[in-house]
Amino acid sequence: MPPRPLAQLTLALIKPDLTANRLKANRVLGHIQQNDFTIVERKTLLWSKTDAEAFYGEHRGKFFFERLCGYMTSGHFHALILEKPNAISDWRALIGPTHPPRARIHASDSLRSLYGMTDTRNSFHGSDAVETAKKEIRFFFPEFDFERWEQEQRKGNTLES
Ligand SMILES: Nc1nc2c(ncn2[C@H]2C[C@H](O)[C@@H](COP(=O)(O)OP(=O)(O)OP(=O)(O)O)O2)c(=O)[nH]1
Ligand SMILES: Nc1ncnc2c1ncn2[C@@H]1O[C@H](COP(=O)(O)OP(=O)(O)O)[C@@H](O)[C@H]1O
Ligand SMILES: [Mg+2]
Repeated sequence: MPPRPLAQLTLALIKPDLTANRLKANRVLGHIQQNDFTIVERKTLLWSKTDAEAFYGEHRGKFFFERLCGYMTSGHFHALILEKPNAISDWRALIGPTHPPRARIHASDSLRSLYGMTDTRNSFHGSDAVETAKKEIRFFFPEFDFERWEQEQRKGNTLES
């Protein structure tokens, strides 16, 4: 029996506009399950301006930085750790391009096309690389035990093979 592909973790955000709409947020959880992601951890939180500026520090100075931080502190939002083989690229593919107007042209079935409103208020975030995912998971879930999770992955593989 070939070992199953190693699972990967990514950090997903359902941003405040969408979190505020319970019906749509539940529909998104359905998309997550239908696309074979496992929700390993989840929490709902409200950010301060300092939190938003720290998380999006890479964009400080860009013309949209203020409006991005304003958006991300405008209400509670869901943070989730999603698990699946290739979770990082699969989640980025599922949410689609950054800008919903562009997503509606190039990726009409993506989540930002379906639920995103404008360039800033695009309703979703997904880590863009392995190291970023680790950093972003630690940002929201400092207590998450990566070593234990990786051990379970390896154990799961040896048991099956
Ligand atoms: N490159 C560039 N694009 C800009 C600038 N200002 C606005 N944009 C782009 C990105 C914005 O999302 C889009 C619409 O700008 P608006 O100020 O109308 O923001 P709006 O409330 O429509 O959408 P938003 O949620 O802020 O993205 O135009 C700028 O100074 N430079
Ligand atoms: N040109 C833009 N105009 C308005 N908001 C933007 C723009 N580019 C990015 N943003 C906002 O900043 C967030 C982070 O940008 P970026 O990291 O480039 O995209 P992504 O979230 O797809 O990784 C985006 O999700 C969006 O909310
Ligand atoms: Mg990004």
